[in-house]
Amino acid sequence: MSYDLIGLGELLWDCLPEGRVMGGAPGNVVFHARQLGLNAALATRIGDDLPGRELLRQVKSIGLPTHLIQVDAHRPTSLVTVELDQTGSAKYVFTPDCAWDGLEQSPLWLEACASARSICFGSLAQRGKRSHQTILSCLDVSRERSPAACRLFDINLRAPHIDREAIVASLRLTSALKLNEDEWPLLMRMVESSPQGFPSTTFEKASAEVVFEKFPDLQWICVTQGKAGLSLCTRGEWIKVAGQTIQVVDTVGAGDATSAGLIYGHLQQWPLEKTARFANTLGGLVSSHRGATPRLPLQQLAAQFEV
Ligand SMILES: Nc1ncnc2c1ncn2[C@@H]1O[C@H](COP(=O)(O)OP(=O)(O)O)[C@@H](O)[C@H]1O
Ligand SMILES: O=C(O)C[C@@H](O)[C@H](O)C(=O)COP(=O)(O)O
Repeated sequence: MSYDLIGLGELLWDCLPEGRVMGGAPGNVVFHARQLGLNAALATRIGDDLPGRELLRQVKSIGLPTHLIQVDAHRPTSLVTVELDQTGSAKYVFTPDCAWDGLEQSPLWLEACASARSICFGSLAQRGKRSHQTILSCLDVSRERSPAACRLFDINLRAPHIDREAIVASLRLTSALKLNEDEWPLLMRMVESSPQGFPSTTFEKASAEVVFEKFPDLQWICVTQGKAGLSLCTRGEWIKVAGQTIQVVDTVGAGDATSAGLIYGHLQQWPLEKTARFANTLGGLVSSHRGATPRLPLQQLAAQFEV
């Protein structure tokens, strides 16, 4: 079975002031991909505990397969404290050594990644060596066996869980990069050896070109800009989409919804401009709902973009 998308990394509970909601960046992307009708699966690890079993129930209820979800006998399921400011922007507090820190390379995972049309992954789950190595092996096999697959690195720099070496190693296996405007200058500092190397710290053609140059596999970069929308570029094309006017509930998972839109447009072979508008719409839509995984009629939305 060949998947449209494999999400590789964390699945967790976002503990919001009003209660907990399923989250975890790759889990969120896969959740929305499923709502879009894609054949998606999540390769993650939960604990052998009640929160883990509840996550499994949620995953099944949306129609996602569970056979790539590992169960850790010792580490607990991840519970993340989400602090929201007045604008609905989130800060996350992660506990150490949870189930997704123990992602284990398995023949099932390698097989799924080898044939998938796309893979999304981030940096948080790579905070520990074991999960980092597993993610790299999955990306390696994808690059070797499905060179044209989209390997989307949705960076998500969550201080202090940032490992420069892991990020640079991942970028070498990445074909699509997505991050927000605050992360872009941090990333540039990480990949550039000399401080004068980059022409600017804002996301613009000149700085994008330097990153393209350093990472030959990279085909496109998306930088999200919150209420200002997003920019999406390839080596030859540059698209800027303005943000929508929405009533923000919280921005938890806004970036992940954007990633799901980018992957969907890419797999549908939509023009870059249409993909950018669609991704921007998904980001805004999720920001106007509570948590990262609201149930939304995304196939209908996608159909509206088809006409
Ligand atoms: N306040 C907002 N108003 C309208 N759209 C928003 C708002 N916040 C986020 N979005 C949408 O969600 C996308 C991702 O949000 P952003 O905050 O940039 O990413 P992240 O959640 O990864 O930090 C934006 O590009 C935009 O499309
Ligand atoms: O996995 C994470 O990085 C944090 C999660 O707790 C959260 O669900 C999340 O992914 C939020 O992502 P974003 O708002 O789209 O950046």
